[in-house]
Amino acid sequence: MQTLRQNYSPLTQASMPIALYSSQQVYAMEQAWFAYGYDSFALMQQAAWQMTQHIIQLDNQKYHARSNALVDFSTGSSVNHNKIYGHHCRQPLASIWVGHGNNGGDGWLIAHYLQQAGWQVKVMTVGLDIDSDTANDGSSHTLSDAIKAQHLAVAAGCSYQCFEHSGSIHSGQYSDISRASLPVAGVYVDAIFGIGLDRAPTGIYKQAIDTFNKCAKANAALVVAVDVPSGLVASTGQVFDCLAIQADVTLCLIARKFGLHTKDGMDYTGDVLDIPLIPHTVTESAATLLKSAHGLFARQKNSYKGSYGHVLIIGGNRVDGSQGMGGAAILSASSAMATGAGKITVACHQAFHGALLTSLPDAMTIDLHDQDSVKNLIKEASVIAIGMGLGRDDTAKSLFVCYVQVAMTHGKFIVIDADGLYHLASLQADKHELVTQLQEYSREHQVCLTPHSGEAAKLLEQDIKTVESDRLAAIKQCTTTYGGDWVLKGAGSLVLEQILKQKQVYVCGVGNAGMATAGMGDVLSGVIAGLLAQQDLEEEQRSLHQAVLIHGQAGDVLVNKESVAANRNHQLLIGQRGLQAQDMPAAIRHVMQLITLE
Ligand SMILES: NC(=O)C1=CN([C@@H]2O[C@H](COP(=O)(O)OP(=O)(O)OC[C@H]3O[C@@H](n4cnc5c(N)ncnc54)[C@H](OP(=O)(O)O)[C@@H]3O)[C@@H](O)[C@H]2O)[C@@H](O)CC1
Ligand SMILES: Nc1ncnc2c1ncn2[C@@H]1O[C@H](COP(=O)(O)OP(=O)(O)O)[C@@H](O)[C@H]1O
Repeated sequence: MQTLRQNYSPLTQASMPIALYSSQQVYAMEQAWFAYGYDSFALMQQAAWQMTQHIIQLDNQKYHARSNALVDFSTGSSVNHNKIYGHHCRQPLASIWVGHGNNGGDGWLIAHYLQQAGWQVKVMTVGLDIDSDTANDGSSHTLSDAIKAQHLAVAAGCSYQCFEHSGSIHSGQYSDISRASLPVAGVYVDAIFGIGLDRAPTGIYKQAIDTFNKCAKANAALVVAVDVPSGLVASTGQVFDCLAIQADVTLCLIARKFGLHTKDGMDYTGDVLDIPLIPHTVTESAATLLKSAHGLFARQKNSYKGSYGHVLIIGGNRVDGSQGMGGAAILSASSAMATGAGKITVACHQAFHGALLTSLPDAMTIDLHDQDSVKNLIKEASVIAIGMGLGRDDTAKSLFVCYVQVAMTHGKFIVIDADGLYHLASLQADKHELVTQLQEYSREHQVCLTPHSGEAAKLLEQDIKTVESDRLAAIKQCTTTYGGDWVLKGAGSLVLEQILKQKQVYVCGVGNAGMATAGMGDVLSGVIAGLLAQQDLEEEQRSLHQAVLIHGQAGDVLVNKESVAANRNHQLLIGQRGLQAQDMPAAIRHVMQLITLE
């Protein structure tokens, strides 16, 4: 029999898992390296040297790829490369913005090396009293690496100006931060903050980040961030007040930072290029980035529908004569079916049975409020997925408690989403026994819980901002409080599975903003339940992270993201705007086919 990871279709060849680390872990790696006796300034030089080579290469690529004109910020009119670089021999120009820490040190050295390579460089200092620093001629061993770097660059004639001292003139360069004198450059390098940023930039820093973005945009410049785009917290992915450097490329030093790949981070980092520099001495990473689902075995020839499990979707209620949420159950059921589950039954409000059978004739239906029948069906099912459109009234709450308890009595896999999570949060507040029962049950049985940040906030009795500011901490707290396996949904969804005994957090590196539409979470619950039902698959193949990856890849198929370009299926193409949850089942089927081993 074929083994896992023997590989697959082009869709899954895309990438290997990437370990992600917090800033503290990266500092620990640096310290371990220095403890071996290696010199910290030598490491900074090595980092800057390698980044310089990348910048030269990236600039060349961009220069050759781009024939369109740059925009002169002062006039708003177009200027071409010749005007900037000269007619005969192009002399590339870089504007390098440096802060007061080691990230700034990297920036100074990059300026120095670029200048050696024949570039024209202009350093912009931010939050740095450069005149007193350069006047300091103390012996070099007492100087910080950042100051050493600065001295080296200044001694080599790199021109600079201070962002906050508008009016100061150095090396005959710009005298003022005014519209007319903003640096004109093809490459903007951000070395204001790296992994040391731990709070909102204010004052001059805030202004500098904002100005950097505006200048770079006005110049149509290539923006390269050193290690981490300034403004982004490397450990969490948090950006304060939507203000961080908008990078085209982030040159990530030593180890991949967690914050580059979740929530805000994804909008600011651009492409991430690794510059490993030293061995990873921290063995346990904060998380692992995954970009492709595991390959699946082909089905056994001699099998029947019973071989692939029975999913019971419980949701789609109509509360107090309202319009109701039948669609949630339909989306979930059709997605479970698309993953290949053998049988689907939907326990929803009777009012929706007709609609359900019209859109999904393969499914069976049962009245959500007919408790005896639903309880009997739970016994037969392999998985229950509960909560999608279940409603939030007291009746729905008691149905939730009743059905989850029956599922636990019969040892079923349980998926809890949407209104189910709402009830769970309120049961926790009531100190209801179900919460402890579920926690104990989840030690031996798979229970998957799938909140977005708002639902997680309710479950943790926090506000959404707190959850968003540290999603890694939030998902860990969910696991501690409730047990079970968790997805914290959203861009760069996090997955924490206990059942795989690894206690590893996964970051989903697929999916797109087109999926930010109503019903996408219902689809995910269906994918999770559909995979869980298929006991012919191995544990990893039907895991929670596998479901999240299939869901994200299906979303990418619909918008033709690069990762699936090789498998372009034109009939499925939609694009991000207008993508609907109901488009997903067809794309899920497509992904399931692509990842199935021949
Ligand atoms: N060690 C090495 O040899 C190597 C290091 N490398 C490079 O070093 C970078 C890390 O350098 P770093 O630790 O000096 O921190 P950095 O990001 O420059 O920040 C400076 C200081 O700013 C402060 N601060 C924080 N937030 C703030 C805010 N909002 N507004 C104002 N201030 C704020 C905070 O200090 P605080 O004020 O809290 O005392 C912080 O310490 C790393 O990303 C990589 O590029 C590589 O060269 C490889 C070799
Ligand atoms: N910007 C995005 N990038 C990637 N995935 C996203 C994005 N926005 C939403 N998603 C995914 O779509 C799903 C939305 O779920 P949810 O918010 O529960 O929707 P609903 O409640 O409407 O069903 C989640 O799996 C989430 O991770």
